[in-house]
Parts: sequence; structure tokens; C-alpha cells
Amino acid sequence: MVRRILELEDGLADVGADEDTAFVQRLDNEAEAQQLSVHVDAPYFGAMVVRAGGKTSKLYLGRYPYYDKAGRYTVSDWRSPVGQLFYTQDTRWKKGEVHLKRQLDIKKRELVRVTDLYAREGVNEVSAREDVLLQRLGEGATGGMRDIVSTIQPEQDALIRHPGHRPLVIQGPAGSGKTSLLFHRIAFLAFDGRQEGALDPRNTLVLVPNRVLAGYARRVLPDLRIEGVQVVTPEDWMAEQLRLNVEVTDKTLTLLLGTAERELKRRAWLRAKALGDARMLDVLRAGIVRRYRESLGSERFESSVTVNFEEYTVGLDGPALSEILDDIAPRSLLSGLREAFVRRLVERGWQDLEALGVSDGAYRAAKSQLEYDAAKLMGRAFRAASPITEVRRLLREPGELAAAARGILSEARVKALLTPDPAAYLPSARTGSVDTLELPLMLAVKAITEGFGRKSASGARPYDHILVDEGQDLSPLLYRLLSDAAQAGSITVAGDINQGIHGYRAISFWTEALEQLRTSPDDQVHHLQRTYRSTRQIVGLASQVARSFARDEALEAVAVPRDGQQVSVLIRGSGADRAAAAVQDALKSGFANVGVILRHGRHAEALARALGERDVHAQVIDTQHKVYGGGVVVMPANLTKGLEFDAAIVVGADESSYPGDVEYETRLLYVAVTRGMHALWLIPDGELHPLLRPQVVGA
Ligand SMILES: Nc1ncnc2c1ncn2[C@@H]1O[C@H](COP(=O)(O)OP(=O)(O)OP(=O)(O)O)[C@@H](O)[C@H]1O
Repeated sequence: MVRRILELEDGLADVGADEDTAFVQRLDNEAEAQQLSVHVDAPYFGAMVVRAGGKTSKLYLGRYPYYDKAGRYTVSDWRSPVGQLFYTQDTRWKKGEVHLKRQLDIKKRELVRVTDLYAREGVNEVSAREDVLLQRLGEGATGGMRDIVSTIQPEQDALIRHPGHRPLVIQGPAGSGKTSLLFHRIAFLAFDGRQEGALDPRNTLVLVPNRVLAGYARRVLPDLRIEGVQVVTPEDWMAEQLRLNVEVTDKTLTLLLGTAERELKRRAWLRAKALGDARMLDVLRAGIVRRYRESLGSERFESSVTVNFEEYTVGLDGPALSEILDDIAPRSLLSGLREAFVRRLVERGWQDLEALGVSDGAYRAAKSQLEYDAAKLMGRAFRAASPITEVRRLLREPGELAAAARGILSEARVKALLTPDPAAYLPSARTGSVDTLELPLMLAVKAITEGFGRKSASGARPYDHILVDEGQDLSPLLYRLLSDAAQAGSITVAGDINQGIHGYRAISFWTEALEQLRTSPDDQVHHLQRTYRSTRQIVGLASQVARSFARDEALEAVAVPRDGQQVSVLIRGSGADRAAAAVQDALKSGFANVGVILRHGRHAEALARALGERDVHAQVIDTQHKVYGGGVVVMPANLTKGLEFDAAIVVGADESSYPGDVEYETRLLYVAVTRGMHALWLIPDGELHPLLRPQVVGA
């Protein structure tokens, strides 16, 4: 390959013939050299001997395909149908049979290791695959998400290749490869050899819980050769759809964590649940339609066109206009009620004009007059209120809200909805803010009135595919909106119901998401159980924490058989001394990426300063606006969601940091202790958290 690249480059300087031919030849050579250059360091990772049509041949499998013109050195794409044979336990496919599957570990042009995954002589495929995997998992973290192309496991492969237009919901414990799987799924769906047709990555949307994770995960995209994917947080996506540039608050969470008053907390919880109910879309639509209908009652639509010096007038009275409104209201959200109303009015007006004898030749002139008059009517009757104003007005006017909600929500939900906001007394940002509970409602109003979706030259269009990471934290209402924002059934959701930290405003069970996304009764939740990130010692401890709040829906994690050092608990000395000692220990053990995880972002700076005084230099990531690029960092637990480190050091591994009776806190503790790949240090202030203490069996 190197020789060929050199040949091509030599040729670039001097290509004979006339100038046009030379130009085309040069482009060809450049393209070939470029195609080859990505292969040089590691051209393939797998080889297979297959027998098909009476012929035995050897084929290679790589990250990028390469088709040698002479046909001697062909590398097939990992996403191709033949690629799938490599990842699964299957040895037969419709065209023939596999005789050998061999893993070739190549690093920087050197063959490091050869492992036969399957040979007819009887290698145990399962254990050989495991050996390769364990080898890979023992390697260090990279500070960004890794591509797992060469070691995709059979259970992951099946999900990556799930049909693109069928909704897919994946439940998996921390470290089971959910985020990796989502990004590899985009690469698979974008593969141009797919029978269903490749999707354009620029038309896909990936939602991740925070901006730090978005940056971390985005780094795997170039390796997978996908470009233009929009990776954002749900809040940022909603704000962008609404063209809002304000701070997003979560007052309910502040209240739930900040008050001891049970009754207040109960009311805040129930109100938040009601606002996130999927049927709120119907409530809002009913409210808007009712108001529009009331205004239309006293309106009249009239439009006149002059054809051949003769004037023709059509008109519709209030009841006829309301009928049109009722007819279009239940339609798709994408285009919006306002535009659909104008379109229908124009259609209807034209029909009436035709009935009066207006000929086809006058259509264009008539249409633009009708559009003008329809827009004028709409301006009068449907006062354009921004989604923010609309939602806030509705939430302030219990009478109107109750009238819209009756018959749609249960009495209990209506009551919860009408509860004045228990968190209203909390201060808001001076520059203006919206609350995270309001955002999906505002987006719903926008969808109902103006439409929403991916922006394109011809208006809003559905996304080719939407992928959601940490999907347990989204509300049923948002799922309902997302299912309309994507092509039918083209949505993939991954998450861990045990890592859900926003129960008050999110789904409680996966079925609540599935109900909104399902296109057939066969669509079910898929479960992952194996976890790849951490050693057995770390997974054992994390499972202990998870058991305190585990849902039946989530299977307990099973660690791959990889051992590491025991989890260390540091007791003596000041918190900063112990944290500094742990970081130094980690670095000495060869761990380059070390996460010092504490409960609150507001303490991160002080801790980093204290570490600095002890000659330990750490970057602080205390807000979503900072980028994690590897090395030693101090971070609050909530921002570490989805990230991983070689070693994690949990500072404040105690009940005063994570109160045991608040599920939000114990779930956050679970997130914190599941971030380390190879080692974990616990640094409690006082006694170790009860959930982290060694369990005494049979006591
Ligand atoms: N097939 C695989 N081969 C090699 N490494 C893998 C494989 N699957 C997952 N991993 C590794 O396991 C780790 C966890 O993966 P990932 O972050 O995708 O899991 P997750 O389920 O999203 O975790 P969390 O819920 O904690 O965010 C990563 O280091 C990833 O590279």
C-alpha cells in the first residue's frame, strides 16, 4: 500500500498526455492515494476463509473498504453483510459457509497478535472472542469515545443492524456499550451498501444528556467516517427549535433537593409528572383549537379576483371556517396548524371560484389573492403568541387549562396540573430563563401552531433518524414529540432506568417511551446485561449500590471476567491529602485519565486548588461549557454521565454527600462509581456510605 501511494504521488508530478487528461488523471490518483492512506496503519482487523459457489476464497475485513482494481487485495466494509458473519457465531449464510474467522490485531503497520475466533478444527469461538475483547478492554482510556469496530460483540451487532425504520429501545447497565452502540448504529445506517438505502448523517439527530458528553462522543465520529451529525442535549435542541437563547433552569430539582417539607415535595413531583404527560400534547392542542375556534366564530373569510374585467367573490362564514379547523387539527405536527389552515382555505376558495366559472388560466393570480386574504384572516383570528407566552399564560389560567384537560387527563392529573408551581418562589436568572419543565410544552405549542423538525431549504422536514442516549431522563411528552420529528419508526433510544436521575420529569418505565414510538406490537425493549467498561471489582460494588433502587425492568449487570485492583478506601488525613495521594497513586500505576468526582460543581475549583498545592494538577470541569479531553480532571458527578476514566476517585463517598434516603442522590452515586475502567478510590468524609460498605453475607 505504501509503495502504491508513493507511485501515485510520483505520478502526480508528471502525468503525460494533454492537459485535460492529465488533470483528470491527477484527480484519480489523488483520490486513490487518499483512499489508501487511511488503510496504511491498520488495513484490516479480520480475515475469513469462505467457501461459496464451489470456490474457496479469503477475504479481509476493515474499518474502511478497499477495492483493489486488480482484485487481489480487497478489504470489505465491517458494515457489509459478509462483515456480519465475522461478528456473530454464524458460520453459514445463504451464499456459502465460513471455514475460518481470524482476528488480526494490527497496530501502526505491525501485526501484534493473531487469534483464531473460529476454525473448523474446533476452536471455542466464544472464549477466543472473549480473549480478544479482554485484551482490548485492558487498554487505557483515550479521553474520547473509542471505536469498537474490531471487537463488536454478537449481542451488540444485532442491535447495531436492527432495521432503521423500526424503533429500538435498549436498556443496559452502566458500561454496557450503549453510547458506543448508538454511534456505530449511525455508521451502519449510513452504509451505502444497505438494501434499505443509506441515510444521510447530516439528517440525523443525536440527543445526549450534557454538552461535555456531546463533545466526548463527537470525537468518535471521524473514525467512523460520519460527518455532519447533530449531537446536542435535549434542552439545547428544544431551545434551538424555539429559537431561544436563555438559561434553562430546573427549579423542581432545586426544590426537591433543597426542602425537607414532604408535602411541598410531593406536590412539586406530581405537578412535574403531569406537565410531562404525553397527553399534554392533546391538552395544548385542545386549548389552542378552542381559542382559535372562538375567534373564528365572529369572522368571515372573503376573497375576490378579477378575471377578464369580471369580479368573482368567494366567502366562508364562521361555522364553515371552524369546520376546516376541526378537520386539520388532528393532522401531523410537522407543518403546523397555521400553515395547514391557510393551505386548506386556499384549496377551498379555489374550488368555490372554479364552481363560479373561473378558468384554470386564472389559478396563479387567484391563488396569490386567496393566500393574501387567508393570511390576513389568520392574523386577525389567530393572534400569534410566542410559545413561551402561550404556555405561561395557560399555566396561569387554571380555568382554561382545566377546560382543555378534562376528558383527556384523569381527575388526579388535572388536579396536579392546576397546582400553583411550588417552586415559584425560587429566584430566576435576571437575564430571563425558561424552566426545563416548560420546554417540551413550548415545543409542543410550536409544533401545533407552526410545525417543527429538521430545517431544510423547503421548510421543516422529519429527521432521517433520531438517536437518544440516556433516554431514561426524557419525559413521555418529549418522546411523543420526537416520534413526530423523525421518519416513521426511525428512532433509537438507549439508557439505563437505574441511572435515571430525573424521575419527577421523566419516564418511570421504558413502556412509557415505547408507547409513543411503537409502530408494531413486536417492538419491545431490548436488554443488554454484559458490561464492558469496568473490572469485576468495580462492577461488584456498583451493583451493590444499584440494588438499593433497581427496577425489575433492568437486569443486574454481569461484568466481563476482567480483574483489576481492589477498590481502595482512603480513611486517614484531610480530604485534599487523600485525593492528592489517590491521584498520585493512579498516575504511578500508569493511568493517564483520572477523574476526581465530587457531588457538587461549586466545590470543584476549591478542590483543584487544594490538589495544586499538593503538586497535583487537575483541570476543572464544573459547567457544561467546558471540554473534557483527557488527563486529570475534577468534575461533579452529574457531568460525568456517559464519560469514563482509567481511574475514578470519588471524593465525598459518604451519606452527607449522597443522602441514602433520596433516590436522586443514590443514583448519582451509582453514576460516580461506574466511571472508572481499571481502578476506583473512595474518599469518604467520615464514615463510608452504607451502600459502599462490604456486604456481610448471611449476617
Ligand atoms: N464490543 C466492545 N469492544 C470493546 N470495548 C467495548 C465494547 N463495547 C463497549 N466497550 C467499551 O466499554 C466502555 C463502555 O461503553 P459505553 O460508554 O458505550 O457504555 P454505556 O452503556 O453508554 O455506559 P454508561 O451507561 O455508563 O454511560 C467503553 O470504554 C467502550 O469502549
